[in-house]
Amino acid sequence: MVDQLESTDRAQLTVPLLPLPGGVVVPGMVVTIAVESDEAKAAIAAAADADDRLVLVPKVGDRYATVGTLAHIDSHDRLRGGRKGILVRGLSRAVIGTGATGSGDATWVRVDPVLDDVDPDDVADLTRDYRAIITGILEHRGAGRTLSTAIEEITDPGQLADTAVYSPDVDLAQKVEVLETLDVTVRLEKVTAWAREVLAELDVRSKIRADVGESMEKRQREYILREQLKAIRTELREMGAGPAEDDDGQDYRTRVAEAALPDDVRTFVTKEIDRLERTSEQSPEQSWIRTWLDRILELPWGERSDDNLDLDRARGVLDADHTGLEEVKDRLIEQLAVRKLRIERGLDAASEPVASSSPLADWPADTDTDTETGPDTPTGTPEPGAEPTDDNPPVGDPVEDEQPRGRRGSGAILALVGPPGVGKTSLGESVARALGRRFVRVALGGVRDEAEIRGHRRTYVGAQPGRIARAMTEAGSMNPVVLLDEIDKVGGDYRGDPSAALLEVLDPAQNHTFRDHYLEVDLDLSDVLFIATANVLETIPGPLLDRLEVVTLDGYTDAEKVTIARDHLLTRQLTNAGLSLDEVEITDEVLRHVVEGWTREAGVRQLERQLAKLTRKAAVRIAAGDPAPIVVEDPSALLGRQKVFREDATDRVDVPGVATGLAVTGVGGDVLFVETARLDDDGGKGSLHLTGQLGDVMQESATIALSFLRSHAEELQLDGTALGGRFHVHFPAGAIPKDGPSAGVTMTTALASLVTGRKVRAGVGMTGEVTLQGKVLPIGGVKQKVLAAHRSGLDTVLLPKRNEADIDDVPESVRDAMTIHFVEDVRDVLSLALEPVE
Ligand SMILES: Nc1ncnc2c1ncn2[C@@H]1O[C@H](COP(=O)(O)OP(=O)(O)OP(=O)(O)O)[C@@H](O)[C@H]1O
Repeated sequence: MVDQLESTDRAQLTVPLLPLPGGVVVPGMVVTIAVESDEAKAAIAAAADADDRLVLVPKVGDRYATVGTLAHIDSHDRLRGGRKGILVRGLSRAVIGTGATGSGDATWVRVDPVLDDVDPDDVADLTRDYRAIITGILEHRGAGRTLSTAIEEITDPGQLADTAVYSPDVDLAQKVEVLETLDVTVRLEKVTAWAREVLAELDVRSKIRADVGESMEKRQREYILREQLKAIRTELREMGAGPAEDDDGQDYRTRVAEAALPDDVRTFVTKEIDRLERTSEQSPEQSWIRTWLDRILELPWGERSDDNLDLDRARGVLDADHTGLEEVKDRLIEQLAVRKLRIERGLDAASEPVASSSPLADWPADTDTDTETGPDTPTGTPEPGAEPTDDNPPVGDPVEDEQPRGRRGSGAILALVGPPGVGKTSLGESVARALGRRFVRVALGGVRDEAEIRGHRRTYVGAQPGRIARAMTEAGSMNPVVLLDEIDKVGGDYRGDPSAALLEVLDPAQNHTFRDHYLEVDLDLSDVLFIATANVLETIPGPLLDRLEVVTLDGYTDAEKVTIARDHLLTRQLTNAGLSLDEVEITDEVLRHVVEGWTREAGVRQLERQLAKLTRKAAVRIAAGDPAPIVVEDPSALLGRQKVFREDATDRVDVPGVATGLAVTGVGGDVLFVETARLDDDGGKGSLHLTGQLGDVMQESATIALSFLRSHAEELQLDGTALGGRFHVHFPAGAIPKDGPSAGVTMTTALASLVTGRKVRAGVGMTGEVTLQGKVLPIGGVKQKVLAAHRSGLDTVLLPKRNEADIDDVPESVRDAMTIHFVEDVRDVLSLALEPVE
């Protein structure tokens, strides 16, 4: 192998080897090397026998580089301190070959000199990049022009790459790599990559330095300016000239002067501005006070919209927005009429300026609830957080008080109660529109904390005003329509009772001085038109319910839904889908099919969603080139398979032991199937196993049902032995908690059906509470239940006799379509509901 090399490479030389432990010499480099070790001395002495040439081989760790630099000793020097040195010039790279023998003690090696071999044009891009990067680095380093000019002047690509060994960013191992990389292109690529990293890092560093520098500078400048400002102010004060205030404070003073604040609020706010100016800028209190001032000034003080009390117009707006709901609209119009009359007769002071102080001093205030708002305080605002004290006694007798309570006591608060999607929220919006007032909605669902309503005290971290005050800000006027949504879903816990705060909000005797804990000033809410909504009455806290005038919205019949869809929902959804009204054709009959086959609800929310889907699909078709109008004949083509099958109700009762009950759930009326089974004989005791998440009252009514049947077995001609077994009673939709006594008749019927083997007639739904004697007592939610029965395809309904009057609420079309029996005794239920003995 060695022989072969010798024969092919004539230029092979044998030269002494000088190890270089700390550096790399590249071709073209001229450098002085100190000669200290014996090895070096021997190598230099031996070089005389090789035309003053030797090979410099760098050493990294224990390893010698595989490539060295063939160098020529230009002169022998004496270095400082008398040491010997040589001045060498790098000639070329040399691949180190095998050891050889030679003169003196030196190590002789065979080397293959290698010259760079590249066409500069082939690496033009690389060289340009590398130059640019290096120039960038040198600029960052603040190196003088000379260095970059020197780099510019190197035209040979290999040499250019070799300059890397001069760089402080390249370590010894990398320098050796430069030397060992014989291929110029590869060498250039390597050094470019390294340099690029260095440049990127320098860029980031300098950006950070610049940013830091800037903010430091700004802070210093600010500090100096502030100090100067202080000095100027002091000087001015000493000269007796203004202004002495902080600019900030001045700014707030201007805003306060411009805002229509009630007098007491103004006094209080001014005090706070004084405090702001006294507070040191470093203190966190500054920002608290500022935030507080901003919140106060954001409130729409003195802003009110003029009521439009034209009743015909109002009715027109309500009618335009909502189909049907005549009774509810009548009630709303009545309220507006009362309001109008009171104003016309001067009983209300709607036209007087809104101020929370003076005019109220004449009225006795009612302080029977636990609030901090004492009687009106014409002399200014009580200290923040003042509790009611004995010096602050209630005036007048709250119970006997026959005086009008508030200034604008315009009657009770309307509460719209009904299942989801029947239009409660949108009615509220309509009322606002009819009156020409702003509208805001306050969602109360899940509010557990009094502070949510009334705000946190200012000392509390992250404190903010409560929802009522925020709603006023949002409304931008002091007389908006505020919809208190889901008032049945507020609950109290250890954090206080939100309903107590709501009581105060809704009480005309108190709400002209509603005090938010955060704001600490009185807010006059007496001009606000509050409307509450709820899904169910039962969970509205009692005292709150007392203040409400309940109007129920029980849901719609299928025919009503079709009209609503036609008049409102379809138009809206077509517009949403970017279609014009004539681009989709759908008959009432098909709409009805959608209602029946794809929705199951008391309201129209699912219906609206289905219509949205339908119009979207139609829009896709039109966009894809189908000719308009799209005629909808079979909704399943657009909505997918039918989801709701109403024959359900008749199928389910096809075996003895199952009866159909009517119930009111959170989503409106619904039918429930009571299933019963006899498990085993329990020795004549007659016991019950109940499933389906039944509440206490429901469990008791199951016991009553069984006891009634057992105690009247003989009279009812029931098999007494069969009744002595263990029964399982289940209410399907097992995951939904249910309670209430109104399933009494249904359970009695199901059990009677089971023990007699007589099936319950298909199409019969029932509701009513049962006593141990078998009396049927009245229940609630008649309209919702009858509508649900109708919706589910039942044709006969059994209701308690004492609910007879409620049936008037049910639309005539539904009444006509169904047979309704009123029953006083559960025996009548059994004879009407059970099929005859086979
Ligand atoms: N009688 C109606 N006429 C026209 N549109 C109606 C009618 N009833 C309901 N809608 C529409 O149905 C949608 C749902 O109504 P809304 O959101 O007001 O229901 P809600 O009773 O407030 O329900 P929730 O209790 O869930 O808040 C709204 O788009 C509303 O405009």
